[in-house]
Amino acid sequence: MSSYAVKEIFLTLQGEGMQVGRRAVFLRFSGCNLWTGREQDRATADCRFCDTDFVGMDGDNGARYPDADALADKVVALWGDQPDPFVVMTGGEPLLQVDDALIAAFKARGVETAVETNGTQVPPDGIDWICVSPKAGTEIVLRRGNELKLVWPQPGLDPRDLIDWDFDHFLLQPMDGSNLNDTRASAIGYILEHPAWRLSTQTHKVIGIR
Ligand SMILES: C[S@@+](CC[C@H](N)C(=O)[O-])C[C@H]1O[C@@H](n2cnc3c(N)ncnc32)[C@H](O)[C@@H]1O
Ligand SMILES: Nc1nc2[nH]cc(C(=O)O)c2c(=O)[nH]1
Ligand code: SF4
Ligand SMILES: [Mg+2]
Repeated sequence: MSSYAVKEIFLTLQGEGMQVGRRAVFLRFSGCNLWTGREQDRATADCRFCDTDFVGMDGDNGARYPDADALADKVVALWGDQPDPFVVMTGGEPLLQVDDALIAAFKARGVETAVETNGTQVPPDGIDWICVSPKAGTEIVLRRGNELKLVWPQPGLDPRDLIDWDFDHFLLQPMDGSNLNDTRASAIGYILEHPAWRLSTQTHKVIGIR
């Protein structure tokens, strides 16, 4: 039985992608295989534009959860007295830790599951919604799912090479940072010329929620 290192768990609205606006418990796992999370390592990391603190277990409800039942119980408690619980597993890279036992624990409690992943790891079976966000220069083993959400632009990752992968939805998400105005304009320009793609805005940052 494995334990889980969790940075934070919180109730919010899904801010991105095709499920934007939906009430969700966000389960953010600690750690990532493409960056240590330390600023001094960012410039040499495999993924250099990350907008997230996933180091340690010190956020809201962050802890080392001893087993799948304990973690699933916490998610259900944060969902509260409402029907149809929905969890978004993210990180860090959630698929370094999400396993069959955790998916089974969610299923046993009637929790619908979604994952945000960088696509370098093979997921366990049974996740209800898979969002893959590929990173340039990495080996993407997960080329199927519900939505492919490409942070834009990424030199070395051409959308034309991704559009034949097995996804229902293809999204460009403007890279946040010092050039958000430029990356947004560039994404809009690309989509106007390539209508198979649609825009994913990080709405939580606009409306001031987590
Ligand atoms: C923090 S990541 C965690 C999940 C997983 N490691 C991944 O990269 O998909 C969550 C989402 O935020 C996106 N993201 C990270 N940094 C971003 C940035 N600076 N601008 C826009 N999206 C970003 C990722 O590509 C991913 O879709
Ligand atoms: N509201 C909200 N929506 C999100 N969608 C994906 C997120 C992530 O960090 O994975 C995220 C996040 O951090 N907050
Ligand atoms: S893969 Fe995801 S969590 Fe890891 S550094 Fe990149 S955006 Fe951040
Ligand atoms: Mg985020």
